[in-house]
Amino acid sequence: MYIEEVFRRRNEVGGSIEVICGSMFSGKTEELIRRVNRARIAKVHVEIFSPVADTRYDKSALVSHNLNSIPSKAVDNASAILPLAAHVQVVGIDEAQFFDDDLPHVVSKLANSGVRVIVAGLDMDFKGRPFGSMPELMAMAESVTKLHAVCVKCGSPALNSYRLVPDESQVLLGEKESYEPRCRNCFNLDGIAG
Ligand SMILES: Nc1ncnc2c1ncn2[C@@H]1O[C@H](COP(=O)(O)OP(=O)(O)O)[C@@H](O)[C@H]1O
Ligand SMILES: Cc1cn([C@H]2C[C@H](O)[C@@H](COP(=O)(O)O)O2)c(=O)[nH]c1=O
Ligand SMILES: [Zn+2]
Repeated sequence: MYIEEVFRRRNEVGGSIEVICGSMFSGKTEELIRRVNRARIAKVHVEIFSPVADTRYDKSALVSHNLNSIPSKAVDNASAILPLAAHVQVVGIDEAQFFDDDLPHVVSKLANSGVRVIVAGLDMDFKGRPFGSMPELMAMAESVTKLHAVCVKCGSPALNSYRLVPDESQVLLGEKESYEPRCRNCFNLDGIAG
């Protein structure tokens, strides 16, 4: 059966878009893994995708900062998700901020054809600017969950990812050596505020 036909038939069931956003270390990947695991327990066919550009741990698994993991597929671009999701009921997407501009179209096509799509990603970059397609995805979603890390400076809820290294490019992969989660006050104290 052609993919278009699969999507047309699946449309009889309601799909949806859930977005999980927040700073680095806020628990986005853990929450995505938790939701996907529940779907698996319910014997639902699930696939998880991440951008091949995010080579932090493993190309065949999502791995959270506390080393929870779940199998996933790394794809070159957003449109590569569609053929791989033809017979899937739940699609998980991690690091959504790194995908190309086609991601909102791909996500809405999946949801309109009956798929439950769970998207996790950074809502803001290291300067506090909206990141990639995340604002559009949040606008389209049935549900948006914003998570917070713990500010490393004061212990308050952290919404920002503070960059510790002198690099101005928007995309710079890294972890604790390069970023720390900070609350609004502690983020602004170091002169980031506009
Ligand atoms: N400052 C912090 N605040 C909250 N969690 C932290 C912090 N530093 C490390 N962690 C760890 O990060 C985990 C969340 O990891 P993960 O789900 O990969 O986050 P995200 O995908 O949002 O970057 C937490 O459960 C905790 O073990
Ligand atoms: C803030 C910020 C982050 N990144 C990179 C750093 C990490 O490799 C990922 C985020 O991973 P997480 O699962 O949310 O912890 O994004 C970046 O490239 N640019 C930024 O501004
Ligand atoms: Zn703080």
